[in-house]
Amino acid sequence: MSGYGFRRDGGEFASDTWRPLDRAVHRWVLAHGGCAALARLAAWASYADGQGDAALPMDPTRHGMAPLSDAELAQVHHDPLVDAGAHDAMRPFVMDTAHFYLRRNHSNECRVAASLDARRNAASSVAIDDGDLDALFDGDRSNAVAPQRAAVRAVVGRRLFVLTGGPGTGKTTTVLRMLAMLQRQAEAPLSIAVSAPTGKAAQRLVDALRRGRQQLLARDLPPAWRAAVDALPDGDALTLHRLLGFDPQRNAFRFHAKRPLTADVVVVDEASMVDLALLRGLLDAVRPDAALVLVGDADQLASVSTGSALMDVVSVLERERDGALVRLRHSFRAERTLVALNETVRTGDAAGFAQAVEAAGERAAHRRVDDTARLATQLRAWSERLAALTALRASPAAEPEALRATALAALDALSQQQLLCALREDVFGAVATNRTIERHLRRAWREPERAEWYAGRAVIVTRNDAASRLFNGDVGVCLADADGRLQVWFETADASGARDVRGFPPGALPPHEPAFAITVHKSQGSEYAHVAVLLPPDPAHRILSRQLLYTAVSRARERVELWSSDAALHAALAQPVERSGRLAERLARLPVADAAPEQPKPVPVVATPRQGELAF
Ligand SMILES: Nc1ncnc2c1ncn2[C@@H]1O[C@H](COP(=O)(O)OP(=O)(O)OP(=O)(O)O)[C@@H](O)[C@H]1O
Repeated sequence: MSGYGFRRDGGEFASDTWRPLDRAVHRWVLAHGGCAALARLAAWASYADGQGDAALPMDPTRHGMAPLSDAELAQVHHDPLVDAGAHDAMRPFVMDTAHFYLRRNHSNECRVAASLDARRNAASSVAIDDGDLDALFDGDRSNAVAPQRAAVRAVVGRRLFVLTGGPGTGKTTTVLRMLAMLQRQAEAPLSIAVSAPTGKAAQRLVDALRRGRQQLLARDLPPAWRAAVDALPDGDALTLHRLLGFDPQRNAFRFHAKRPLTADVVVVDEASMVDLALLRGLLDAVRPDAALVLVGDADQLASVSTGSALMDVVSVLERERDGALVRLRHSFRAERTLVALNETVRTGDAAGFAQAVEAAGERAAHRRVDDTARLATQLRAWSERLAALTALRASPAAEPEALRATALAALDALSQQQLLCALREDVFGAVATNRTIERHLRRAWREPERAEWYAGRAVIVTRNDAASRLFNGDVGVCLADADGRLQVWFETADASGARDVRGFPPGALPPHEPAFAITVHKSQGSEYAHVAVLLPPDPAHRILSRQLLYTAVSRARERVELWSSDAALHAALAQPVERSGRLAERLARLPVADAAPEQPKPVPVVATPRQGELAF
């Protein structure tokens, strides 16, 4: 995947492979008496951590690092800075089963494995009558719904439960029913916390649960179920950092093993985005007797930071046929042809992908975009379609109901088509393609060439903002009222969970950027009717991976286009992201030594130290 080389003459230090941080690690080791081989290894481990690896394997090595000689390895093993079995937490590096770790990654990995294992073992079985579930599922006992029913049954009595599935497979629908079941089994009203790594995902989950609850209550439910659904609390949308009380001053969480959360049930959606350090913080903070429910699509992109925890946990539970896991496979939402296409991407089946595109007819296309001229052609056609969306240029009336309808129609129009870019920078990235699309739109809509704001402009918020209650990832559309006054409208939900809007003057928005093209990373958790996915044409580009492509194409509900070279498509399909680390191994057969947890203490949660600061 990378062509970087390990140069024994110390050339890595001068090359641009290592980040300044990796070089600082190298210098730190030498300054603290470490041997030269350790300094190089530590810098590579820092580099690997930046790539999402929890550990650097010695055989084979990663990222192009040449293997250490036996003599060098022996030196590293005996270096006082390395813990190679001494269990001395003061040593900043760990060599464990031919994997070299920065101390904090090793500590997080061991702790996460031990906590998950303890939670797995704490399960007790409770018999649930299948007939009783009929009320929650409208009597539906079809194959499509069977795994949802299984999940609702299996969650009872567990301290850890994992629900995974692709988009539209009913994860949220099932979570609501699992909560109702847990409430039904409880003697008193449960304290339930629902959370997600991002504010937008948390808000989406809370809104969907609220809507689902109203729908369930509108049914003719038996009294016992009605009481259980009624008793479910109407929780706030909390990011995981807020739930755990992240204190940026101390870089630690307020809630931890000695001061756990009060919640009886903690649900975490979009769990694929949770990195190792955050998962450790979560596991420390959830009471041992509380139920932790992790929900997400294990095949999507992993966290932007260290580890691929959900993927690792799912792989082990699935292999061991553990009842703590249910995978939902049936999509209730997407077009069947697109579900088949997504599956070929998920499994990296290049021939199958070509056939699925063919079979999907109008619903899927692979457009060969391997240079900037072809990209320009696609962007022009794409912009023309956007420009034709009249809802984006409608003027909201002053009357609240009409205003709401106009703004929602504009937001709906926007979610009809979305360009997703693998890259942010570069001519094939989101920033440049947004610029091109905006240029086309201004021209088509006869707006001044330099106008920053104009009716129809779409923006995405880039930072959570408590004051405006806008979250990183929220998308808004700018509309002009009858007097030409511009307001940017965002979707929200009213107290009953019904769709509503909120408007802001453009100058009052938190940090934001244009949203006609967004990165695939930003699109996680969202879906659109028609998606175009733009990959960089160079097959050697490191961004290309199967998970990236799967995340991107699975955002489409009705239609998907891939804009890429053949080579880039094949490279992405052939390249599953496999993050190095031993979490799955530890979970599968946890050695007793690792199960003895360290003393709980505030955990540094910033996975990658900032420049100039060394924390291993
Ligand atoms: N058992 C079911 N019977 C009928 N429709 C269902 C069922 N489960 C889910 N659905 C419908 O499928 C759609 C997707 O469900 P839901 O939002 O729960 O899925 P999800 O996996 O959470 O989706 P996302 O990809 O947004 O995370 C919804 O419209 C929902 O009403």
